[in-house]
Amino acid sequence: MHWTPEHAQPLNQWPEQHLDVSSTTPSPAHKLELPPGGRQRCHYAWAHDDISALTASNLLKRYAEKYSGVLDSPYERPPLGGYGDATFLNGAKGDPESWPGPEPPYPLASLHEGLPGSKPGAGGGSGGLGSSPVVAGNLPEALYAGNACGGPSAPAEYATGYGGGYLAPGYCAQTSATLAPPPPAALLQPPPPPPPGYGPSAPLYNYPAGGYAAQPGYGALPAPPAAPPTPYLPSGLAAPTPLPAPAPPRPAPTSYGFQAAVAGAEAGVSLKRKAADEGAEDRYRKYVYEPAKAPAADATSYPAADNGECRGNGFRAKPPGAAEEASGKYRGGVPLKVLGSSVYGPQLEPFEKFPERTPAPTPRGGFAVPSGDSPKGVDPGALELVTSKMVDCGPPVQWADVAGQSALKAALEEELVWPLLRPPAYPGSPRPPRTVLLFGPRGAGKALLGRCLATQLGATLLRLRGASLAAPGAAEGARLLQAAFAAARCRPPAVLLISELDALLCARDDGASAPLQAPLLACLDSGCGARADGVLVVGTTSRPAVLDEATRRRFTLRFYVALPDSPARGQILQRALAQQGCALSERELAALVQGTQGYSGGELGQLCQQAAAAAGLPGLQRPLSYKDLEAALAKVGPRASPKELDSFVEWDKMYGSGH
Ligand SMILES: Nc1ncnc2c1ncn2[C@@H]1O[C@H](COP(=O)(O)OP(=O)(O)OP(=O)(O)O)[C@@H](O)[C@H]1O
Ligand SMILES: [Mg+2]
Repeated sequence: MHWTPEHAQPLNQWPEQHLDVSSTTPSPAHKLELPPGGRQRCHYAWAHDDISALTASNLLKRYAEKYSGVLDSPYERPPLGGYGDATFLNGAKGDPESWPGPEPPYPLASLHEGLPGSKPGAGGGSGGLGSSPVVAGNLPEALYAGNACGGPSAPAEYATGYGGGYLAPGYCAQTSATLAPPPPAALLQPPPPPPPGYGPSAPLYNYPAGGYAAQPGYGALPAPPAAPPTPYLPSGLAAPTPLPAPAPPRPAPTSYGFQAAVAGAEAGVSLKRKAADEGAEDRYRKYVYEPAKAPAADATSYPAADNGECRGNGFRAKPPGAAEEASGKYRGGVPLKVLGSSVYGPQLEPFEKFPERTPAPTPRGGFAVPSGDSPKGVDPGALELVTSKMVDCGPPVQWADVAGQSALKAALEEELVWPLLRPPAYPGSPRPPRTVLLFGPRGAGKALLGRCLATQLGATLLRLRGASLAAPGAAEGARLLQAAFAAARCRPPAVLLISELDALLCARDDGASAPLQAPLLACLDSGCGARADGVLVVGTTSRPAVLDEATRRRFTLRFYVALPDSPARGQILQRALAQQGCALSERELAALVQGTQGYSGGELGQLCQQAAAAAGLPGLQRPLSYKDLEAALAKVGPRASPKELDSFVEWDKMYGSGH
């Protein structure tokens, strides 16, 4: 049986007449009223189900007249505690004056609203004006749906009287037993203006439509904020709580597969700018560093191509069943804390599964595959040598395999990888960069980034060292250089990584011009010209000042690869030590990170190797200890001097592409 308006008693009778609620926990408001030792027995009309609609509407009319002055005063919701913590929801017993504790407090609706249109006496009222709108807004679904609550749904004219459009179809009266008492008159005020950000068009709730991104269990996510007050209808009834909009499909994780990259590039919005808006951390999360798995191939000499089937350098689609370890050298290991979770440790960069990038087939017209005809006029012997000695067969390197350098990684991706992967938007559209210079201290990770670029582009990686090209003399060096560019052109897409570029350019002691500068510039002009769409040249140097204007200009992009910061050093150390079977305590690791200020990634690796050697590992049966590392610190120090670091910064300011 439902409470309907006629059930309401004259207002002045309410507090003492009709509530038959047994409660042994009176709220403060009622402490004084309870008979000593007795159970609270008071009656409110709505708790019985014998009030007629007529009575209720009379009541409401009188109520409204009597309290209209009060109702117009601005609404001031008392502090939450003001309503005590008992709840009356869904018939739960409690202090009649209390306000539902567990539910977010709702603004009380004014009785003014809906009165002009209210139809007296319509039976089966849907909660009626006197009822606490809270209840109407809060009852579980079953009590809302049609006749599921067992009572007549609000008859049409009744509903119309209350602005029928407000009530959800099938919205029905609430059983009187479940109705909370009308709040004390003084509190019935027009609902407060919706909080900013809420409006007819704005989403009712302020938390992300798709809910919170799932975090892999690091630290408890902050619970979503309590839903803001359900809006009330002019009639004072709670608007049926609209179902939250279905979460939009969650965007697929960025895998830098070909299409994703194109979409990103197509957006035409500078992601860097977006990053600035979204907060750097979020933007760069995908570049997080991953645990070490196996040491990188030696970065200082050509890794001889294994003469068996070169499992590619990992930059082409891995053959089916290729060992997982081929993917990124920092796989496995103890996952690190997640950025943004409250437990994120200061010294460790966040760890997040970086979706494996399997090289996408090169699109026609993008990092395109020109006709594949073998280049004319190239010495076949040199071509054979380059192909066998210069093709890098190391494992692919993902962004997450490079510790730190988030801003640089983002710049490389946005200004180089995506434009190269995206087919030209229209004929004649500007060609993406084909040359990039990475400069910075020795061991800072320039070659590692070059390899990462090849992975991201799904390209064959050919590696040259300036010193190795210059050693056999200008003629031989020039021959090898031309063969390397030719090999790159006939194995597109290809990345030609020329380390120690300065060795090709360094003016000889006798003052003669650099022996290999001319062939290098010629190759850069032709080897990366329009005909060689499938070739990207990455030059690295730790002496950028040696590059003259002519050479500098050949590199469209020039980025400074700085030394790793503390979090990055912590990660590089942790992974290098993990390979030695050594796990330092957080305190020891932090002390080591502190003690290796100014070390490059390469030097950190050397430090760990030195410590292992000094400890007589791997023969020794004990794992590396902090003491071994402390001893090695005396032997392996940072090579880059502060002055040299300053010179990099200056050069970057003058000629760098910035990031
Ligand atoms: N940011 C980094 N994250 C992970 N490993 C790194 C990082 N920087 C350097 N290393 C490691 O240090 C070693 C040297 O790196 P790399 O060869 O890329 O340095 P480089 O700048 O090319 O040095 P050089 O100037 O001598 O050519 C590699 O084993 C590499 O894995
Ligand atoms: Mg290098």
